[in-house]
Amino acid sequence: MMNDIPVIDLDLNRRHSSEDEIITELLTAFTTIGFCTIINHGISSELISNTFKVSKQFFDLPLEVKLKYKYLSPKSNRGYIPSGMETHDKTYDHSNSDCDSLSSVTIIPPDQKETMDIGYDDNNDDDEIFKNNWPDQDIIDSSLSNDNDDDDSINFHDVIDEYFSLMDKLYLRLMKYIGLGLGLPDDGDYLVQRCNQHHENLRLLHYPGGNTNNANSSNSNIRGNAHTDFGALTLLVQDEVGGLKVRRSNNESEEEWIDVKPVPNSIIVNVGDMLMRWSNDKLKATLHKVETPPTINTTATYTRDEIDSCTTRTISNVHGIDDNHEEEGEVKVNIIDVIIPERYSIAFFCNVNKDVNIECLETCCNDTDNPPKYPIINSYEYLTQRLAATIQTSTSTSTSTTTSTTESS
Ligand SMILES: O=C(O)CCC(=O)C(=O)O
Ligand SMILES: [Fe+2]
Repeated sequence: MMNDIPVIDLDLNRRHSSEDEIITELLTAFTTIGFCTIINHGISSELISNTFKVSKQFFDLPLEVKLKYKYLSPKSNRGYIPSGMETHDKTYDHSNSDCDSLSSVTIIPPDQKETMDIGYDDNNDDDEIFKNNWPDQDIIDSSLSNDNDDDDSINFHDVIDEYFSLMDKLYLRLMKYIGLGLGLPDDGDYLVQRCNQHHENLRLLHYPGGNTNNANSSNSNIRGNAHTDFGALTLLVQDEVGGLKVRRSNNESEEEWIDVKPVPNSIIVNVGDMLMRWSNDKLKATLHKVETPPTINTTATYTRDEIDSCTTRTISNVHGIDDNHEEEGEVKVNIIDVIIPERYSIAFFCNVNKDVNIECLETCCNDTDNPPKYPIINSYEYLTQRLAATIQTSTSTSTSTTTSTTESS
């Protein structure tokens, strides 16, 4: 349907078609809206459900425990980030390879989410920053309540390892399809050869719920500000709460935000800035954001005393006071139901090997009418610069969390 993110079935037997058809569907999605939802992708619903369970177990830990595993630096890109430490630079000019330029400053509130980033444990690399600080399973187990007996048997590290390795394979399968779709050398393996060193970043995300006072202190409905992703592809799994929106351009003047509705057992795939640069804008990295679900207006009758003592609800407008009721101490009020469900999602940010220079792919540019649009940049350098502009760590300046650059192009 025109208005929806395309759903692409990756199971060749089920759809009775050739790989060529899958490739065409993927390329059509990535060259237009930049997003698709894939189904029958080979990752079991049990593994996805277990990954959500360990994510919830982790985020349920007290803040001081989670901070033991805190994110240290964009260079390592691993660890826990509490709510309020990340501001997406939605107006950042990603065509500029010099990520330090702050042309003018816009204040945007930080995202209302906490995250846990996990990378590949490279045991051949002596540098400790490229290893995870895994949460202590005994601490997780001891914090589980007794009525969750089913969850006792799952182990954070084991589940995440399995999820990481299967998502990594899925990423390379998709890169093979994209390589074939773009007509790249080595029988489509050109991209796979440059993306196969596990430099992915698995991010568990939790958007806290509750009433408006504690769910979102800025009183806006934004949980995650508009942004494009930094890497090659993102493989995202969301729970059933919803709220993810993608910006679509109709034509030159009209733009709209469309919902990425939760589809059971599906994975959302979107193009990141690095692949957009690599393909000279042929594949699109599209702006997306996360909003809270709509609040519900209800009308109810409360006593004056109840209204005066009300702490968890926002009373927007006292109206239609019924004199008879008022005498009895009752008043009709318009209540905004402010209970916002918490939301979990799991993003698998797929990156390019660290030593690769992102230089326009040979089938995406030519000297005559489509010259390269971007300067060449090393993939790891590009990623760490984008992360540093987004995430506040103890070593970064406070401006980087509360400001964003204004688009200069
Ligand atoms: O939570 C979501 O659904 C989206 C998260 C996202 O876009 C991101 O972390 O880059
Ligand atoms: Fe994103």
